[in-house]
Amino acid sequence: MSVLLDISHIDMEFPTPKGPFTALRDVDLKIQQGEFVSLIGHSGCGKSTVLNVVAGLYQATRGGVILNGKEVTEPGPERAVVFQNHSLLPWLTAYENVELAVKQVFGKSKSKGEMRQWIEHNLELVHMGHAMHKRPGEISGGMKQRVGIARALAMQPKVLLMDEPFGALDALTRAHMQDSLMEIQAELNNTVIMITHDVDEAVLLSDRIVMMTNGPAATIGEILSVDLERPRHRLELADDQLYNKYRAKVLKFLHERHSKPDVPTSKRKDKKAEAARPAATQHTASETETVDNAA
Ligand SMILES: Nc1ncnc2c1ncn2[C@@H]1O[C@H](COP(=O)(O)OP(=O)(O)OP(=O)(O)O)[C@@H](O)[C@H]1O
Repeated sequence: MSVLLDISHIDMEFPTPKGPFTALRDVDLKIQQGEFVSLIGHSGCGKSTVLNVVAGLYQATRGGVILNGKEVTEPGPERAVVFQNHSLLPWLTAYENVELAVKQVFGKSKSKGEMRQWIEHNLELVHMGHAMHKRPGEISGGMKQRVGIARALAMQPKVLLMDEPFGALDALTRAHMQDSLMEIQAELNNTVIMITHDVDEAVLLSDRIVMMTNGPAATIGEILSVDLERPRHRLELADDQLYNKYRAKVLKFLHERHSKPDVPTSKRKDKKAEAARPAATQHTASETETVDNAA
């Protein structure tokens, strides 16, 4: 398979009153068509910055992003973003919110009837067909997030960028959304980059988990390939040895980074203290472990 998205050696410096702040250093990642990649790392390490550079909202200080052979210099409909807080226009119905994006992308190429069919199709894909004429204020948080995803999918983006899309949802709704996303991805073969704080979510959904070091000057610490067969079912995976091995690997990475933020594991002197610390895998208190409570 060929590389669809090339995040090539990016550095990101932000100007601040105290001088330039280096958020990212040499982030280098090649993503193939149809891959599902998660970005995970401690709060403030630079995950959203990576996503914003790919979205074209930020320009990297060094390096760049190439999508399908073309450099990304500004936002574009081929890179749709889904945020944690849905960002729907409150005075428009679910249908009209999706319509706005569809008109922007297909206004010249699809007829009115074709656009209507396409909008309905995408709302049905996320199981929102029954509530498409409701406004955001009349539907639940999970439903709003579904509309946000339908809007992004309806743009037929080459890459779907998701910044903690399910972060604000309760556990049950979140599980439903994860299952829907897996179904949709199986059907459409979307290329997805998703930021998450949730280790189980990362392992369940991803082909690769990109683990970022702590900032400043954050970079990619390790990449874990998740070779679990699809379709994946959360209940079956709970007892799967390989699944639990992947989960433990991510937790271990996060624990080690948290105990000694900016020192690479190989250079640490306090290996004894490290060994005496409770193993990351002993955290079994909650079914879903997040980065912040993993530490
Ligand atoms: N526009 C900006 N100006 C200055 N500093 C910034 C700017 N945007 C981000 N930063 C800094 O860059 C670093 C990375 O921020 P970023 O939001 O990418 O982290 P994150 O990993 O997505 O965090 P979280 O998981 O908490 O959302 C942080 O130290 C942040 O304060």
